[in-house]
Formats: sequence, C-alpha cells, structure tokens
Amino acid sequence: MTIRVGIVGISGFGGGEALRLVAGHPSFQLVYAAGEGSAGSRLADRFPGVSPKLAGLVIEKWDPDRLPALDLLFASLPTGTSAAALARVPTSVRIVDIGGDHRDAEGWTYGLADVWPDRIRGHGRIANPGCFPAATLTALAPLLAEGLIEPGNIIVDAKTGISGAGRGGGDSRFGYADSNENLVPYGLLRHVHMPEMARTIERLSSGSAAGLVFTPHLVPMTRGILATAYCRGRATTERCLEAAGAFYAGRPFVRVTDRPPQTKWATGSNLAFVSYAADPERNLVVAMGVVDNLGKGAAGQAVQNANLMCGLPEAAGLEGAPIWP
Ligand SMILES: NC(=O)C1=CN([C@@H]2O[C@H](COP(=O)(O)OP(=O)(O)OC[C@H]3O[C@@H](n4cnc5c(N)ncnc54)[C@H](OP(=O)(O)O)[C@@H]3O)[C@@H](O)[C@H]2O)C=CC1
Ligand SMILES: CC(=O)N[C@@H](CCC(=O)OP(=O)(O)O)C(=O)O
Repeated sequence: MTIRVGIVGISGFGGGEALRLVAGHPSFQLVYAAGEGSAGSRLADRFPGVSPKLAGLVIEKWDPDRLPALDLLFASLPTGTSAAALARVPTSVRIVDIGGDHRDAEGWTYGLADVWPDRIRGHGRIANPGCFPAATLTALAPLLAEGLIEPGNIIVDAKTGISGAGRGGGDSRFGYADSNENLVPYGLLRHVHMPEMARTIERLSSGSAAGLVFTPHLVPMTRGILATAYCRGRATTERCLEAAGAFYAGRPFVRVTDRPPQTKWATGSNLAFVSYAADPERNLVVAMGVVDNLGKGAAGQAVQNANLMCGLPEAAGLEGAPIWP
C-alpha cells in the first residue's frame, strides 16, 4: 500500500525532519511539498542531499484549496498560523499537525502516541504534542497512572537544544554567538506548554495539576531535550522503574533505564528515555525524560501517529538507530 504524503512547512526544522523520515518510510511517497518563502525552489535546492527521485519536486505556495490527490498531510507551520488553512483541507486527507494550534481543539485528538495509541488508531486529525510535553509526560505517565506521585505538586525543569526554536526565528538569542557557551532560562510561569502539560497530567491522573511549574532553558546544543520533574510521592526508585517498565511493556519507542538518561541517547531517533530517582523518606520522586525535540518532540512522533492513523505497523520508517556520537 502506498500512501501519498504532503508536507507543508518542509523548509523548516520540523518539516525537514519529516522529509527525512518520509523519504525512508516503506509505505509513504512524498508527492507534495509546500511553504511560503521557499515556494518555487526544488527540494534539492533546499536539501542538497535528498534522493534523486525527490530532488526535482518543487515546493508549492501553501494553499489548502489547491492540493494534489493526497492521503496524508504533515503540517509543520508556526503555531498560530495553521488553524484556518487546515480547516479547509478535505476530510479525506488525514492530517498530523506538528505545530501547536490543535492540541486542545474540538475534533482533534492529542497524539501522545506512546501513552495512548488506541486513541489515535483510525483518527483523521491528530495534534502532535509539543516537544517539552513529549519529554515530560512520557516520564510522568506511569507514575500518574499508578498514583505514585501527587499530580498537583510537580516542578518541571527542562533543557532544550536550539533547533527547538525553529530556523525561522529572527530573535538573536538563537544565533551562534548568543547561544554558544550560554545557558538561558525563558518563558517563566507563562510558557504555552505549561497548560498543555497540566491538561494531560489531569487526564492521566484524574487529579488537579494546579501547582505545576515549568521552566525551559536553552542550552548550546543543536538537538535534544532533558526534562527533569520534581514530584511529591512515597515510592522507591525501584517501584517507579517497575511501574514504567510495566506501563511501557511492548511499546517500541520508550526505553526505561536505571541510569540518568542523556540527550545524545535519543539524537536522530523517535526514542524516549525515562528514568527515576526517589527518596520515600523525603517524599520526593525525580522523574527524567529525554527525547530529540525534532524526533519524538516533532517529526518522529508525527510519523508514529501517522502510522497509527493509517493502520500501518507503528514503527514503520522509525526503526533506525540514534546518531552516535
Ligand atoms: N523545532 C522543534 O523542535 C519543534 C517545533 N514544533 C512546532 O512545529 C512547527 C514548525 O516549527 P519549526 O519547523 O521548528 O519552524 P521553522 O521556523 O523551522 O519552520 C517554519 C516553516 O513554516 C513555513 N511557513 C511559515 N509561514 C508560512 C505560511 N504563511 N505559509 C506556509 N508556510 C509557512 C516556513 O516555510 P518557508 O521557509 O517556505 O517560508 C517553514 O518551512 C511550529 O509550530 C513549532 O512550534 C513542535 C515541536 C518541536
Ligand atoms: C527552544 C524553543 O524555543 N523551543 C520552543 C518549543 C518548540 C515547540 O514544541 O513548540 P510548539 O508547542 O509551538 O509546537 C519553545 O519553547 O517555544
């Protein structure tokens, strides 16, 4: 079965990673690429290493009313710019929105693929989680499901590579000279991923997440997220690891590890690594989640969601090992 795929926002970091994964996917055929400033250029102009069979594909100006015959569309557009246009895409075209416009939208399913694959199978409109929620929620989900931590008292401290900001941002804090040898906290108490995390913590626990605190930090690396969550709970480290092992048993992309995970373990892959350290005497559980922000945090999870939507093997096109070193 060949699935005709389109990618809008293909010149960006998320769209470019989607291109890499779609190009290597056994059932996907890229037939449509779209954007704004990049419209008119051939894929080979933007991605000199693309395979000869895709090299001549011309990036179209994004227009949802002028799509070719498509089965699946990956949308990787700046958050805030996709909702009106994606509403015009025919319902016969499945959509995975990598951006943030539909994560709490009517008619869309929140695509936390490792946690609830059954909610995604067969659906036509999937909102991919944000990159920080992807790292954080994967680590927290087993503990919340088993009531091992209090949902209302979680502090998430996260570090991200610069590519998390996309290639479009004109903000100088993302330039080499500003980010190299620098460590920058941002979005304190108001980052958009905080409500997204809180909503999902509440869905996973049936409790209030009112006390959630989330602080992201920009670190001088290209890819990767480490989210460290400080929680209240009386479980031991072994109990947390056992809960996660049982929760993710048979799931292809989550690795439960008794070593603190490192961002490089996930680079270039759709993997998530989770680990825990707990001290019942101090009512303290530390949960750690590592992902590649462009992998599980964006295009990797988007392809996983697309596989589930299309009834394909969940891991199709995603089985390559991470890049090391
Ligand atoms: N980077 C990351 O790690 C993650 C990103 N996301 C989300 O994914 C989305 C894309 O992010 P990212 O790839 O990093 O961003 P980039 O800035 O790298 O890319 C943005 C893309 O959107 C296209 N675009 C912008 N405006 C328009 C428009 N009006 N019409 C058509 N295309 C347009 C650009 O095309 P052109 O060059 O042709 O103008 C470009 O391809 C965002 O919503 C982001 O929040 C989610 C998870 C992780
Ligand atoms: C380093 C950096 O700026 N990262 C982005 C996260 C990217 C992402 O997941 O954004 P959406 O939720 O909009 O899709 C940020 O903190 O906003």
